[in-house]
Amino acid sequence: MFVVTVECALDTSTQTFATMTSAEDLQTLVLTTLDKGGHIHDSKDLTALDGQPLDQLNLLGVLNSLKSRDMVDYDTIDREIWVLTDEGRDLADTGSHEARVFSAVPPGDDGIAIAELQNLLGEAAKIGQGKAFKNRWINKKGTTHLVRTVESIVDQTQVDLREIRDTQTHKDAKVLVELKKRKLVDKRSNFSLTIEKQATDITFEMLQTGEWKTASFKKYNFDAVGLAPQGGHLHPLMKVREEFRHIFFEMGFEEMPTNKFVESSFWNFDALFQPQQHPARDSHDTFFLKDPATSDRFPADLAEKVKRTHENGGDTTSTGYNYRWKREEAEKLILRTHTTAVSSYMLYKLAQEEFRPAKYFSIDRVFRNESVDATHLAEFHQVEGVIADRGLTLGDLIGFMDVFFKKMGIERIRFKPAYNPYTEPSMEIFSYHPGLKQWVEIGNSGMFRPEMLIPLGLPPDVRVIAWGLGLERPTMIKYGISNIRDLLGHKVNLAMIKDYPICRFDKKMGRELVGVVQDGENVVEEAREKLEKVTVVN
Ligand SMILES: N[C@@H](Cc1ccccc1)C(=O)O
Repeated sequence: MFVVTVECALDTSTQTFATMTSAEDLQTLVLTTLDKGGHIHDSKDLTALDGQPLDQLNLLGVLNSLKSRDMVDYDTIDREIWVLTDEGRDLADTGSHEARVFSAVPPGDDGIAIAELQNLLGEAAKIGQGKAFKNRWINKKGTTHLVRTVESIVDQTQVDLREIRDTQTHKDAKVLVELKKRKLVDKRSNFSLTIEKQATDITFEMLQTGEWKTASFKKYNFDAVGLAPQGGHLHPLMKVREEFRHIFFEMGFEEMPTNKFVESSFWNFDALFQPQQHPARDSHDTFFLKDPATSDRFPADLAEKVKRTHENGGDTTSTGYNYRWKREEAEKLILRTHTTAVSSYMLYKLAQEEFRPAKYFSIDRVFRNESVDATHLAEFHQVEGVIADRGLTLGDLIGFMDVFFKKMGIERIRFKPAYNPYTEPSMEIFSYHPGLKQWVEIGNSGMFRPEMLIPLGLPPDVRVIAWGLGLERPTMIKYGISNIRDLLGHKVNLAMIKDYPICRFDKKMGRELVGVVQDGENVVEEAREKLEKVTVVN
């Protein structure tokens, strides 16, 4: 236990000489001094770096703040002290009025004229005379003159004042009363502080030295609200992913395993009835692996069916693409260009058993060999949904899209016919952006072609509707991020994740700031009350 005693006089007039040290510096000073284990019995020993005494009131403020954080504790001991007034200080230095009067009276019988004494000493003459008479130091000669009655004197008043100046008290209480009457001293309230550092843990050293026996420990504060841990903030992209995941789970979807980024061209393209000469399979669009460059880990019987379908339509009514399908091309390993690579694999798995309706989704990373700019990166995330059942129609797809996007807060969507090698019909999905005052493309969808589903082994009357959209665009709109590189890639910083504004989709897909998460404190609540229907992720 380290103890330091600080004396603080509540006399601001004596504070003027003290240097103003910042509260922070004072705090450091107090704590480091306590840490060193040295004892400081007097605040005069606790000096600022420049060697100046500290402002005692400042010090008291700092001690209070440290105490409120349970870092130190202190007791105040009230005490009375006596201090000299300005006049008292003057007399302590130069002697009392009566002594000055005595000195002014010359030895011998002639003495000094009272009028002259008055001229010499001014104010002091009058007060001093009375005292000097009382002390029997002088006497009157006639009515006009003063003479000495003793040869020498002891200036007891000066002695007393000096004692009070140095010790802040006097052994004779009567002297104090008397000098106070003369307005030479004044009584002050004073207190001294005993500060001790509060230990929070028993340390090895404390056990070794036995200090634990006497140490003062910080009390448990069971009411304290814990500091929110800094870790565990979701990246904005992952927050929106969570929102999508919940929508899917709510609608009865199963999550597809999307944990591998590398796929064979087979699952990414061939199984999706994408011809081997398709431009998307070019190295300008797709990242091909060097080592290992190929994989033959796809079912041989399926590969045979896919080959026949590409070449001549196989078991379907299609004529196929009329080219020679090459297994080597299908074996090429790539970074998957879309999560539909996983959907084709999952539909193959589904077809292995007796058919049951299925709803699958995935949200994960895909890669395309694109030139990078403010809105494009070589990697991004896709949200993908797949529903397989008998009797599904394009109407189901449109109706489902409507419900799905409404759950995200997107009210108005439109479709435009499109082309995908693996869907027919295909539709691009547009949403009206009131800020941009235009329809923006938000996704792509369609009904998987029989040329894809029949080789996978699904019954001919099973229809599969599917759609995909990027995760980045809704996230950027929601969080007001204009450069995709702030969101993805290697520039992501933790501060951004921690303090990122929480926005919501407003009804028309506009962005609305709802709050900011700071230091684990959730300021969304307030805003949440104001907005009736808010989709907030935090
Ligand atoms: N795979 C498509 C999205 C999509 C998924 C499913 C069906 C139709 C389209 C894309 O990458 O854009």
